[in-house]
Amino acid sequence: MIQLDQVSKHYPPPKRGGPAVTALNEVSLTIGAGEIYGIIGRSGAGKSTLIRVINRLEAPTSGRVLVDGVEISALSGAALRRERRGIGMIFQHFNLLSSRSVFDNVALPLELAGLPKAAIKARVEPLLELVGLTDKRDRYPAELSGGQKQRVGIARALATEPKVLLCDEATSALDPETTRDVLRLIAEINRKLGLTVVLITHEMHVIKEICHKVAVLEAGRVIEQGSVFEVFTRPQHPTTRSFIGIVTGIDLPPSLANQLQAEAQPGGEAVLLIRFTGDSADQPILSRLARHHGIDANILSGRIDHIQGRPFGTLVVSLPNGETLGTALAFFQSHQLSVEVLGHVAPALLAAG
Ligand SMILES: Nc1ncnc2c1ncn2[C@@H]1O[C@H](COP(=O)(O)OP(=O)(O)OP(=O)(O)O)[C@@H](O)[C@H]1O
Repeated sequence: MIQLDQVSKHYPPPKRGGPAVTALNEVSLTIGAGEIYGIIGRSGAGKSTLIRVINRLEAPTSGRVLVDGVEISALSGAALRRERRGIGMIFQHFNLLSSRSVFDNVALPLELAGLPKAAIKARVEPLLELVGLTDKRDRYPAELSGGQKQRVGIARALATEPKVLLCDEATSALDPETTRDVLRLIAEINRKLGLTVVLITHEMHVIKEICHKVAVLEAGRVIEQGSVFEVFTRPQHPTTRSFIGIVTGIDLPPSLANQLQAEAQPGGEAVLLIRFTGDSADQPILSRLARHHGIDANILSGRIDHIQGRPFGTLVVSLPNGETLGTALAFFQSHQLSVEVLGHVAPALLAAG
C-alpha cells in the first residue's frame, strides 16, 4: 500500500557553510493495506519528516515513495492534489478553523473539492455520527474538549474518503483517558473502513494500544521494525529496549535499581530481564535451569502483560556472575527466550533487598 524505497531527506544547513541536516537516511518501509503502522522515535529522529514525505508535503532528496502503486514523490500540480485527496491527516494541535462550526470544519475539504451542498451534507452527517459528534455539529472549536477537537479532525480527514490516514502525534496533547478513547476510535475506523493508518509517536504505549506493526526511527534511520508483538517481546536495539522498558514497567525494587552497576562486582550477582511469550510462558524454565545446570535463580520481580491480545511475561532474576552467568545466558537463548543483562550488584545488597 505504502512503500518507501531508500528515502533520504537532507535539509539545508542551519548555519551557512555548516553541514546539511539529514532527517531521513535511506529509509525503506513497506506498509500493508489495512494495517495500523506505528513509527516511534525520540525528538528529532525524523518522524514528522517521514510522515510528510508520504503525502509529499516534503519532497525526498533521494529515493521513492509509492502510495497505492503511484509514485507520489514524483508528482506535482493537479496530479499531486488528486492523489493527496486519498491521504487524510490529523495533527497534534488539531488545526481546526476557529471561525467555523464543527459541521463546517468537516465540510471544508469537500467545499474545496467543489462538491454541491447536498452532497456535502450527505457526506458530513454520517462522519459526525461515526466520530460521535452529531450533537455538537453547530458548536465552535473553542466550545469543545481536546478529545472532541481531535474527533472533528478525524472526521475532516475522512471527508474525502481517503485510503490512508496519517496521524502526526495525534494524541500527544490529550490526557491518558482521552488518548485511549481517540486511539480506540482510530482502531474502529481502521476496522470498519479498512483504512491504512500510519501513526507517529514518541510514546510506546500508543504503539502497544493499537498498532499492528512498528518501526523504530533513530537519527533518520530505521533501527528496528516488525510486528508489535515481535518487537515488544524480542527487542534487538537498546533504543527499542528503553522505549519498551517504559511501557512494560520493569518493577525493580528502587533499592536494587539504584545499586545496579554496569560492571560485574567481585563475588556479586548479575540481574537479568527475561521476556516470555505465549509459546514459552508455560515451560518451567527456571526449574529446568536448576535441574540441568545446578543454577538457582533468585526471582526479584515478575509481571504478565498483554500485547495485541497475546500474553507476554517479564521476569527479573539474579544469578551469580562468572561462568554461571555464561551458562545461564546460553541456556535461556537455547530456549528462544529474549534475555538482557540489566546490570550487576554486590551479593550483600540482594540479601538485604
Ligand atoms: N524544515 C526544516 N528545515 C531544516 N531542518 C529541519 C526541518 N524540518 C526538520 N528539520 C530537522 O530534521 C531533523 C528531523 O526532524 P523531524 O521534525 O522530522 O523529527 P521528529 O522525530 O518529528 O521530531 P519531533 O518529535 O521533535 O517533532 C531534526 O534535526 C530537525 O531539526
